[in-house]
Amino acid sequence: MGLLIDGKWHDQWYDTKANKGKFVRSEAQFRNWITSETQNEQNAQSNFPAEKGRYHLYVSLACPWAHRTLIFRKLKSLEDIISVSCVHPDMLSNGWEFKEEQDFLDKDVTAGDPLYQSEFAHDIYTRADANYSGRVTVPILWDKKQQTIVSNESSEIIRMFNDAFNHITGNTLDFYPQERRNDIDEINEKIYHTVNNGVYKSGFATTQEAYEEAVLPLFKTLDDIEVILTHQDFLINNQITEADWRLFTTLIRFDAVYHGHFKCNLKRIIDYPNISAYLQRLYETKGIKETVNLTHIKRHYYYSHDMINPSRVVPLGPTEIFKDVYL
Ligand SMILES: N[C@@H](CCC(=O)N[C@@H](CS)C(=O)NCC(=O)O)C(=O)O
Repeated sequence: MGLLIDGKWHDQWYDTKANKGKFVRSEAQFRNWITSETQNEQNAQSNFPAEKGRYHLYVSLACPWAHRTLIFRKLKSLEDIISVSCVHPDMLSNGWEFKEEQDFLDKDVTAGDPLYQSEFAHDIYTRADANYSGRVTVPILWDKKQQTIVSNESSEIIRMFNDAFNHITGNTLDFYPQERRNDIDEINEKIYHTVNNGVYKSGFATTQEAYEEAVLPLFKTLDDIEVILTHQDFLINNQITEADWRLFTTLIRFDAVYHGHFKCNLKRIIDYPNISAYLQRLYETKGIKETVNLTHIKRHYYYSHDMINPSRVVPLGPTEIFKDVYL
């Protein structure tokens, strides 16, 4: 685990000392936008027009942020439009690595870097910007034509996938409908801070206070969601939106990883009947199962974060729910 400073790799863990034991996530730095032909007419010419075969997505199958983009690639029929490949689940002193190791091959996603045969994800960042300073995170949306990173911010990549390629795929499913945007933005904001990032703030905290400051609001939000789901199937009425998919990638990792490894153990997801049924509903949506790889997920967290789990032993459980995922 480390970061680039002026294009040079440095192996170092997150600095929580500077923030009283709190984990503070840094902002993604590549924030370009792919636009469709119609959007281009409205907004002048885009440097990143939607085109078949032009873009490549680098993901980790373990990472909840990258998982969002894989889900949208499926839901929006982009499999033949945007190529994809994944890093190895172990994120060690060189950060994310491209390794095609037999134990970690996935039948749905190519391993490694098919474009440049790079060794490390940081090679992709320095290819885009030789003097890049910052964390080397996945997902990375790459433009093969201009040989640069379009975006390394998952919340924006899924918005592009939601509508920029509709004229090519004919898939007009809309997970961010105009009339629901305020409600979606509002619930996203709460879930991002307390749940999606809340599990990390809890797990990476290095003081008791910082941990409690994260874990209590996390379970307060889960309690609130349990209530919301007593009278509706999804977060926003009965309509499935991006807010559900953003929550899904945290929920599916929760009992297997966050409950133990990140000390988010006031309850498990299985203890919430409505959230469990909701998770199952989302998991069984067409195409979604294939995006979930519990082997990568468990291995990544328990093996990579040796500050938290120095023995690197990966627990075998849980086995109670989603037997086809966990076993
Ligand atoms: N804001 C980014 C966050 C992505 C992110 O933090 N990814 C993690 C993997 S789960 C990562 O690559 N971390 C490496 C690091 O922080 O050095 C997004 O949502 O795309």
